[in-house]
Amino acid sequence: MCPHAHTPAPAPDSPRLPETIVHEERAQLDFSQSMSYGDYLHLDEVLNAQHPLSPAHDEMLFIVQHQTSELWMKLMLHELTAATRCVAAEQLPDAFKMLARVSRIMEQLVSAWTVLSTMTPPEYTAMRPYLASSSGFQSAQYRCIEFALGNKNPAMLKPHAHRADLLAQVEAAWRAPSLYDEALRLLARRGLPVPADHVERDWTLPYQASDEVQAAWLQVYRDPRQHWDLYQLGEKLTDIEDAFRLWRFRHVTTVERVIGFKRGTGGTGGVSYLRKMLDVVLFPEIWTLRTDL
Ligand code: HEM
Ligand SMILES: N[C@@H](CC(=O)c1ccccc1NC=O)C(=O)O
Repeated sequence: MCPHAHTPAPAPDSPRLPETIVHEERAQLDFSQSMSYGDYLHLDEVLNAQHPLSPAHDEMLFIVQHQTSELWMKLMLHELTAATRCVAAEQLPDAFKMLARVSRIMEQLVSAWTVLSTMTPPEYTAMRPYLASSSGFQSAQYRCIEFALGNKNPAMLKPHAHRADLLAQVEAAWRAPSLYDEALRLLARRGLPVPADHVERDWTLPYQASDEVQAAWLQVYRDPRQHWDLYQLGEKLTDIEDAFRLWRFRHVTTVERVIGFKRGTGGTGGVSYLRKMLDVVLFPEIWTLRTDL
C-alpha cells in the first residue's frame, strides 16, 4: 500500500513544501548535459579569484570591493566607448541610453563606499603591509575611463609599461578622442561655432577650455527646443561628471578616515594627491555656461 494513502490532501491554499514546489514547477535539475548558471557566468573563475595574503578578516571585504568595482568599470568602459562611437556616428538616442547607464554605474560605485567605510583604521592597518606597493593608482580600467572622459596625462601610462597588453589598451584610450571631443565635433557639424582647433587636434593632449566652445554650448542652452538632442547630450555629460565628482569625494573621505594623511602605497602623498583630483573638471564649458544663462 502506498505509505501516503491516508495522508489527507493539502487544502488548496495551505503552504507547500519547497521540494513539492520545485517538482510542480518542473524546474530543470540535471545539468550534466547542459549549460548551467555557473557555467554561463564562469563562476568558478570569478569566485575562486579571492586570495587574501594576510590573516586579517577584513581583507575579503577589501578584495571583493575592488573586484566588484573593476567589474562595474568594465561595463562602464563598454558603454562609454560605444556611446562615444554613437556620438561620432550621430546615433544620439543610442548614445543617450548608454550614457544614462554610465551615470547609474557611477552612482553604484559611489554607494559602494558605504560598505568599505565599515572597515576601521586598526582593521585596515592589519592588512595594509601585505599590499606592498600595489595601489588603485595602477588600475588600467580606471585610467581608460579617465582618458575616455578626457582627463589625459601621459605620466599615467607608466604604471602599465610592464604589461604590454594593458599598456596597449590604456594607450589606445589616451590616443582616441574623448566623449567630450566627439560631442564638440558634433556641435561643429551642426553648424555651431566650435573653433577649428577643437574639431581636429592632437587628442593625447589635455583638453583646453575655450570661450568659443562655451559660446557654442550657450546657443544650445539658450534655445533647447531648437537643439533638443544636443541639449540632452549636454545634460547627460553633466550627470556623468556630477556622479564622478561624488565618487572622487567619497574616495578621498574614505581614505582620510582609514589612513589619515599617510603616504599612499602607490607612492603619492595620499589624501593630498586625491584632493588635487577633486579639482579636475572634465567638461569645463558645460559648467561655466550656467553662469551666463
Ligand atoms: C581603504 C580603502 C582605500 C584606501 C586607503 C585607498 C587609498 C588610495 C590612495 C592613497 C591613493 C593614491 C595613490 C597612492 O599613492 O596609492 C589611491 C588611488 C586610487 N584608488 Fe584608492 N583607496 C582605497 C580604496 C579604493 C577603492 C575601493 C577603489 C575602487 C576601485 C580605489 C581606486 C583607486 C584609484 C582608481 C586610484 C587612482 C586615482 C587617481 O589617480 O585619480 N581605491 N587610493
Ligand atoms: N593606496 C592604498 C592601498 C590601496 O588602496 C589599494 C591597494 C591594492 C589594491 C587596491 C587598492 N585600492 C585603492 O587604491 C594605501 O595607500 O593604503
